[in-house]
Amino acid sequence: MTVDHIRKRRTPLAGEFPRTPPGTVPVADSEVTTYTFGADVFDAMLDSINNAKHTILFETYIWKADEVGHQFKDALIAAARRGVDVYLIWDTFGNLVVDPRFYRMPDLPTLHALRFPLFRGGFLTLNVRKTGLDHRKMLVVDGETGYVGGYNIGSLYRTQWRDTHVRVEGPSVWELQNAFVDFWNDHRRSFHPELPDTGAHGWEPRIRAAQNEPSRLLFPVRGLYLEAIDRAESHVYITQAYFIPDREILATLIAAARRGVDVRVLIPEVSNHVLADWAARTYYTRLLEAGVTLWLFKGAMVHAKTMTVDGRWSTIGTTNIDRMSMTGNFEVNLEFYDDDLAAQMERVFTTDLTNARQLTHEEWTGRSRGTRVLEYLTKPFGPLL
Ligand SMILES: O=P(O)(O)OC[C@H](O)CO
Repeated sequence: MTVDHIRKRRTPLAGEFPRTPPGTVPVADSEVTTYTFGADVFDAMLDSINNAKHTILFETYIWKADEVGHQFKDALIAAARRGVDVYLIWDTFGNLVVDPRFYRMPDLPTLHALRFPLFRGGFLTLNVRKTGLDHRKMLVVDGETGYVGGYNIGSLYRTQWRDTHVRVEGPSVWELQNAFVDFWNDHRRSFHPELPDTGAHGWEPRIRAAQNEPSRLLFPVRGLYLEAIDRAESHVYITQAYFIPDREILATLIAAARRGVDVRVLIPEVSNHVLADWAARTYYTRLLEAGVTLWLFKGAMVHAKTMTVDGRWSTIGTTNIDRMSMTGNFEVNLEFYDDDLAAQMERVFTTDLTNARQLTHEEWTGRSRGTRVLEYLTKPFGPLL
């Protein structure tokens, strides 16, 4: 946690960047909309909250006490006051710098709030099941509309960061609802009501949620990434805020590039995590030598956690390609096996590349001695981040 705190100290660039408008495609029996601009997704989420009829499930890693944070808080409380059952979860660690008074909620029978604790019993005995942050960001309204992706809640993210969220409308919302219910029922306090666990009404393989759950020693999102890269025969487009691949993900990416797959990784040129940026650089030589291309997003932070493969398969979620997300935190990703959604994700990627510069092997090998020393010093932190 200390390392995580240190690495989040830098204020990233917050400039203009090209936008892909929200795009909706049908996937199985649901409608899937991708969002790549904060104002679009926040407005849609607030609209869903304001029109909720019976249930709201809201979960976030960061919830800032700023204008956007207050808009969400006010809308959620207003929904509870008009009789909607509202369930809230936010992470303690993600909000350590926020005034705790912001999280005081009115005492309403319809409002149920769970602050995910910093320490849980067993933490000091290094019980892995008791570790991990709630790094998830999702919203489910009336079991009919669900959102998940990289967006935390805050004004900074409304216009200044490039991120990706997805909205699902239709039967596959069950995937996100079930993820919330599992988490709530596992971590609720004795005074919280239990949420009904319905089981899946149908089994739809084209949209599936994967949840990383340290409390159950389950980290399937990592498996999703490894499996999809291993299957690739044409192209792999990855967009990540913090890109610190572990041994297997690195090896799988390198193997794909070596067999001729066009592997592109888009990351911020300058992120808000100085240590993460430097740790990521220690992998560049091996990736570039294998033929993976690295694209640096200019002028603004890109915070998305997505990958699309071969025009067939995509994932959008909360999981970074770093150790903390892949094998440390609570996370949720949706995987989509659908050509139209993959085409939409490729359109987003193509637009993003117009605001990125390629880091060439020549530029990388010509970097200064000072840079190399810093990389050497940062290398031990990579597996911790
Ligand atoms: O942990 P993430 O991926 O939600 O990113 C959080 C940002 O770094 C906030 O500073």
